[in-house]
Amino acid sequence: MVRSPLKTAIGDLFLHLQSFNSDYLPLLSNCCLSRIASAPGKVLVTGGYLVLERPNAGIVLSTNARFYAIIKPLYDELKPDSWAWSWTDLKLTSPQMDRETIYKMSLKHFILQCTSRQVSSFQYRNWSMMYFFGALFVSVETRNPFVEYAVQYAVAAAYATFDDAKKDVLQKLLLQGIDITILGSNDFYSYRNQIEARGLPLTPESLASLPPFTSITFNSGQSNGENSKPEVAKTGLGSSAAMTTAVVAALLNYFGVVDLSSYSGAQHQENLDVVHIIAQTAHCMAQGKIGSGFDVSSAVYGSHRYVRFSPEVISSVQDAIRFMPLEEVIAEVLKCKWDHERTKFSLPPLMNLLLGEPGTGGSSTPSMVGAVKKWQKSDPQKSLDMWKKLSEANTTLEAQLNLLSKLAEEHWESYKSVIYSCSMHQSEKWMEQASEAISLEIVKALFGARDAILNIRCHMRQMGQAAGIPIEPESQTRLLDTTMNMPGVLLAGVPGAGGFDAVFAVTVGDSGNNLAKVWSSHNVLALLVKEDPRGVSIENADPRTNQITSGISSVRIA
Ligand SMILES: Nc1ncnc2c1ncn2[C@@H]1O[C@H](COP(=O)(O)OP(=O)(O)OP(=O)(O)O)[C@@H](O)[C@H]1O
Ligand SMILES: C[C@@](O)(CCOP(=O)(O)O)CC(=O)O
Repeated sequence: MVRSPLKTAIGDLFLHLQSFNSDYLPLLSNCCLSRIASAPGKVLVTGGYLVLERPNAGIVLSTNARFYAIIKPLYDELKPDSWAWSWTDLKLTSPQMDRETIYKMSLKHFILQCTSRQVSSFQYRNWSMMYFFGALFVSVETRNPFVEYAVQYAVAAAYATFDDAKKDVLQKLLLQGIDITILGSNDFYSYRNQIEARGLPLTPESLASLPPFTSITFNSGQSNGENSKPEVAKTGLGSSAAMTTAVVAALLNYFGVVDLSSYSGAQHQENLDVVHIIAQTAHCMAQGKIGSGFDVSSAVYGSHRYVRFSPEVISSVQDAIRFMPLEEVIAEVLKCKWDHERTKFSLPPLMNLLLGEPGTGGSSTPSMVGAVKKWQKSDPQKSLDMWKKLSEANTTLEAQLNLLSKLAEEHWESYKSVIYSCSMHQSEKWMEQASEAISLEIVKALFGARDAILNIRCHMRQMGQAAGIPIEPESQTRLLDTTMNMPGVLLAGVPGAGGFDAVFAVTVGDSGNNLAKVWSSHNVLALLVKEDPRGVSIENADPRTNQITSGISSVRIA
């Protein structure tokens, strides 16, 4: 019997499907799809500097400001001779920075070589070092080491975890090239200049009128030097950690190493841990230092109480990378004992996080950390005493906030009523709002939290003076004192390392709008950012189309 060509084709397909191992499904289905992941920015409320050393804890709140990484194949089809290639192409686009970089990536050692860059003419003026390398145009300042390490380590993680058959499929996927687009929510950056240039008032409404993913303002002058301003005018929400985490998560999903599309269960936690290990390792290598890691941790897991991982995990990678193939190093690091701690933490109910951007262009954290470490070495006894006091104040703030959450759970009606009364008054009038024993307990806990932040601020200022750096500069002290005297403001402080980044406030009830107006009259721009406990996640659509459609649906038809 002669089979028709159609029947033969269907039969072959059937046989192929029968022999098909379901393990390969994620990989193959990924061949046709793009993958989009997002990770949040953070605010370190307590634990700045101390969190660098175990067992000190830091309270980190993640935010609704997110970085997005969109990954897709660069070419629709595999070229017939591509099986023989040992390099593939990578394109990295950052629309907000007007940058596009093309790399060749070695499929053996995962080394990236930049082959071309395009940037806006504006940035040429900001570069201090440019040179020609053969036919390649290379600029030191416009490299993106965070994304480069994220790509190398995510690819190495896939090779390290896959068997030979999966490696073959991965190789084909890689040979289609990788196209990466990076987008950061407006809240990561300062748009003060654009708002002023448009003649708009310095209000959250003006910020909201900017299109999503607006172009970023570059700080003028030399960037990244000692005590200098960072390259871009940022608000301090941890752009590099959110960006690295989003790229790692999108790539690991794209390759089929993890599946982050289900949101619960032990498997999901394991997948998050893999993303954390790769993102944390890539972030440390890109920064050239081992920070505490709270920013990557919150980008992965969302809001929590954090205790750092033992730095030896990363220092062993730094040593091994010199003599071991990357794939083996990553296999080792995945097996290491990562001992970071994360405990559930969120703000008590009816409390809101607010950030105010004072317009000073942000601070460079690494140089501030360096100064504090130098001071610790030069005055070990005094610095130890100071850290002990700071640690106690941090613990008290955490305990008072946890107590408020407990009181809210157990006495909701009283809690709600106290919070709304306090939201309309300055703290000196809060005691008068308590009419019964339980309300008094709630108000006392509010004061406990206020006293703790005042202590934290005092010790942080003293530490800054001792180390010779502006942890809570005078201009920020004046702003924070004014803020804490406003009705309904529970806490205010400089997050993380402090300096000239945006300040934070925790307000109760609806008092946030009032605070935003007062900030505006002091030339401080209230950001639109809010606390959002969600960590890294997979997105179903390009955030640019998402935000446009949600913008359209929110326009009311009269
Ligand atoms: N939209 C973007 N696309 C590509 N790269 C970006 C984008 N936004 C920021 N970056 C890059 O991310 C890096 C941010 O790192 P930097 O060390 O300045 O900040 P950080 O320490 O993470 O900031 P933060 O103070 O927010 O915690 C810079 O190299 C910057 O060029
Ligand atoms: C000073 C430090 O403790 C916090 C830095 O925080 P931020 O990047 O300024 O939010 C450093 C670190 O934890 O890595």
